[in-house]
Amino acid sequence: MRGCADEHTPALLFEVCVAKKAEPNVKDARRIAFDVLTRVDEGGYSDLVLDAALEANPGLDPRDRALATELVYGVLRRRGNLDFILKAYSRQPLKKLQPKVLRLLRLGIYQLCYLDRIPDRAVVHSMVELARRCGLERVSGLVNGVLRSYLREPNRVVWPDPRRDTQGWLEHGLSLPHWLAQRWLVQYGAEGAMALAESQLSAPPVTVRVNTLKMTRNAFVAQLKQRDIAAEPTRFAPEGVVLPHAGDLQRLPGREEGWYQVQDEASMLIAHLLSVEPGQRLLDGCAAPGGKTTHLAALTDNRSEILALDLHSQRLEILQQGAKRLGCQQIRTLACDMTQPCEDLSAGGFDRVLIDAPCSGLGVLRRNPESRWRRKQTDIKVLAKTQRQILHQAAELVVPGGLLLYSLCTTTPEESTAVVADFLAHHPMYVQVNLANRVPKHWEGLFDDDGQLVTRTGEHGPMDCFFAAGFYRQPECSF
Ligand SMILES: C[S@@+](CC[C@H](N)C(=O)[O-])C[C@H]1O[C@@H](n2cnc3c(N)ncnc32)[C@H](O)[C@@H]1O
Repeated sequence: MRGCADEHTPALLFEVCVAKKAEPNVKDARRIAFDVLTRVDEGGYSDLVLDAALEANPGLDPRDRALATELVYGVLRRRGNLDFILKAYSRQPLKKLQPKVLRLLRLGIYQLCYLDRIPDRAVVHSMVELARRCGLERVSGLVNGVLRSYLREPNRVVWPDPRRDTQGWLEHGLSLPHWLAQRWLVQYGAEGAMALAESQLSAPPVTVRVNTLKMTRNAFVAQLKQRDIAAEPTRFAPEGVVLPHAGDLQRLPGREEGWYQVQDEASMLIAHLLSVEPGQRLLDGCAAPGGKTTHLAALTDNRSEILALDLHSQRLEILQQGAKRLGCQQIRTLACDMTQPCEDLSAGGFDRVLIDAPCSGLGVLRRNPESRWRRKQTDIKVLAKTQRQILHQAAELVVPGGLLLYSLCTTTPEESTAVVADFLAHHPMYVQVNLANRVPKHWEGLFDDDGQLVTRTGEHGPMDCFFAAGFYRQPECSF
């Protein structure tokens, strides 16, 4: 499941399909990682490109698949940190190196610094070989030299002191881009920023939502037990299950039967905040790929009509496939731009409207590791404007007495609290709802003083960083 920051554009989906066909050879893990990183540097999305590459190499040993995955995500997440190390060993400034040479060096230094299963000499040897196989024979000496010089003198790097130079540590130690390190430092203070940055460096746990249209969480966990698959219930979401061993996802029973949907726990909380009931008319305004739409169908036991809108029709196709697999029966999809009035929607017709808006995705950097380098500070203002426009359109679609829920997977005040304030200022028929009052008591710690959901990875367990605010449309006065 991808967070909201990166949408799969049609061009990219096409590119990935072409990539699948163009890779008939079985390759080793490092070569696959190198090729995937190349495509990501060209604009691809790591999860899509990696999936396509692994699919094109079905004969790959499971350990090699795991290594390729670790290399791709690890190098992308720690790029700032790896470059800081490499700077201490490369005679040439990194900016002057050819991108593919730098890619090789990042792959090599990542293995030496972060993977202890592979002997150092094997790493150096395999990277020199890889340079040759990638047609980079002439730089194999450079790769060999830099990696060996690290092995000879691993303590040459002078790290910023986290207490005296927290900004430097966030950038070079914890691999944040300069602007984001600055931002989180101001927003959360030194300790908070470091904790959040660290939480975004490791792989997220694999969490699935049990599809209650098909079975209960207990029944699903019992099925897993029979297969010796370890599983733990999520702390807050009543239908969530965490798999402590990520590799177990491949072994889960019932995928085609629609027993479960891979979904982060914070994302599962969103549908619950709408307090839906069977028979209500529901609108999901930014719905694809459909994690929350299908959850709403389950919460209403397929007894509510749900209209799922999205700007991208290709993404709605993914939603439809998911809905079919999960046995969701009353979902209708419609491609539409929610920043504009949509003629096909009857104004004021929905009891519940969810706007899970496109956002900067800074709360899910660990899932979309390339976005920490791709996302720009200037995007935030543009996204906030889109969010305000979408909410403005959504305001017209809620019945008096109905609820509008706005959610995001990011951390910026511009996209969260500032958009909420702007919405309330321009829509006097709405009042903000204290969402904490609508959920079980033990969820209390997930809300701020205004009753907005604010989850933080680490602080609230392993879930993603989400924000949600609710607005109640007051009944119209008849005088
Ligand atoms: C955060 S994602 C939604 C995730 C989805 N709710 C889920 O749980 O699977 C945001 C979605 O908004 C869509 N989107 C972006 N701009 C939009 C617009 N102007 N109108 C409608 N949808 C839009 C994107 O295509 C993307 O699918």
